[in-house]
Amino acid sequence: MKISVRTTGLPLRQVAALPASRAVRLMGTAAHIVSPPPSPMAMPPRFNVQAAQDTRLRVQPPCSPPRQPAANTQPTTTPIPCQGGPTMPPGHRATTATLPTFHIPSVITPSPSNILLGQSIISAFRRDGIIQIAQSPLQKQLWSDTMAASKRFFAMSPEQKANCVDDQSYAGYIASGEEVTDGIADYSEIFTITKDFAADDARVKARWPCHGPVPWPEEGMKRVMTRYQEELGREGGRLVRLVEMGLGIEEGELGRWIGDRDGDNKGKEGSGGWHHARVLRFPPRNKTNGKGKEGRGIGSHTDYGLLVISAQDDVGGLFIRRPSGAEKFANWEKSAAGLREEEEGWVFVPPVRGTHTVILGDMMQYLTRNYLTATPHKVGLNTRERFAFAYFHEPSFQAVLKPLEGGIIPKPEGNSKQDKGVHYGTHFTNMFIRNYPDRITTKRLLAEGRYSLLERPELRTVGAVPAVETSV
Ligand SMILES: O=C(O)CCC(=O)C(=O)O
Ligand SMILES: [Fe+2]
Repeated sequence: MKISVRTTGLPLRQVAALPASRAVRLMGTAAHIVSPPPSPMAMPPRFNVQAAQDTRLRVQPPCSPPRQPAANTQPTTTPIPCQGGPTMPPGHRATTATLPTFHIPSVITPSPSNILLGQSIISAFRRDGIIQIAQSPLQKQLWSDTMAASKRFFAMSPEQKANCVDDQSYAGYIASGEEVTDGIADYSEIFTITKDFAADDARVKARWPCHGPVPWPEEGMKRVMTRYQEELGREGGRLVRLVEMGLGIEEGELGRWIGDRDGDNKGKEGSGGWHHARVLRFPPRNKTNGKGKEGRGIGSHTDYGLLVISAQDDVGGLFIRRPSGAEKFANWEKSAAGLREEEEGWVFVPPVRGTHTVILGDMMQYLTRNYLTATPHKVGLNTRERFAFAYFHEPSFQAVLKPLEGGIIPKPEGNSKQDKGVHYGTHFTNMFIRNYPDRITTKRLLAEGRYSLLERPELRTVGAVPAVETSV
């Protein structure tokens, strides 16, 4: 099979696509031109919301030896595992990424080497749309424990899994074929963890959209996944700080939208990012329930918040698109779901043990006026079942975001005072209504008129908590 790859400044090239072990691996493209700032808008509730180089081509052997350990600011190249190694899902056309691995210090001080590291991460995001970071020993353990818990959960009977649903939060089980991306059912089977509110929490009693408990199937899964999520919250906090340094903006300028500066949720009651996570299982491509599209695990989409930290087993299925000035989208205004799903230009992200990958969400794009762009991605079904984990590092549900100022953030075009900002809770709620039109949570949210609460001042003030039960 042949595919076309355009590299900046070079003519269209024809390269061999499969198998992955022989594929031409593409690394690096020139930074793209900054596109004009989008104007934000709050979407009304709808069931079918359709709102949303370097120039080298490097051929690498399948298992390249690791480079010598590099200085802190320089990512290292990690070998792709050979034994039972990953393959690109059949039927997909893409190049294969070889991502360098960044090593994130456990404490981020504004030292010259950390500033360089931040700048290097920003360049990598602008070039590749994704970075790979080394897992700490604790993270390796938590990933492995989470995978074990995930496999236990997905092996439960359909009835047991179907019981793990909450009608106020979107936490819990999502059956294969239940999630919808761009109007087509995804084959992913998922357990989502949103913030775990007690039923008598004031925000739940006040019927705030998406606020409710997590319907855990068992204590063991709750313990390990909560720990993993908290640990990635700290990693997210470190990455946010490095992004601030790389962008040359003041400490806390980005972090303040999250409500905590160091990512450990020490903020006052009600503050803290709307961080959430999910474990996913993808069936083998020949063992689906027929509700979706052949070979498609999750359709092309962007995620919603700031950063997504993910890990995958060694099967392979994730594809991303690099930033491109020619591909304009702003998912908080008009749906980016399904974006270029069947077109050329996808990059396969092979699993690399001992690493997380990090991609960017919609709000990072909005806050940076498109200097950084949300990373379009999709998942293909492979010949084996595949397990993955994604942690979403988010702004506060109550934050009304406004683009960042200073550093290398592009200046606004026109009158930025007219920019009403993006309320994260509204964007999140819109996305979940769109993805889960038939879920009990969506039906209850709309039936009870909860959506209109998103306009209330207390839902638009980071850290505010309802004093008394709100009637809707
Ligand atoms: O399976 C993966 O690697 C990515 C899943 C994903 O895109 C998501 O959970 O939003
Ligand atoms: Fe995603």
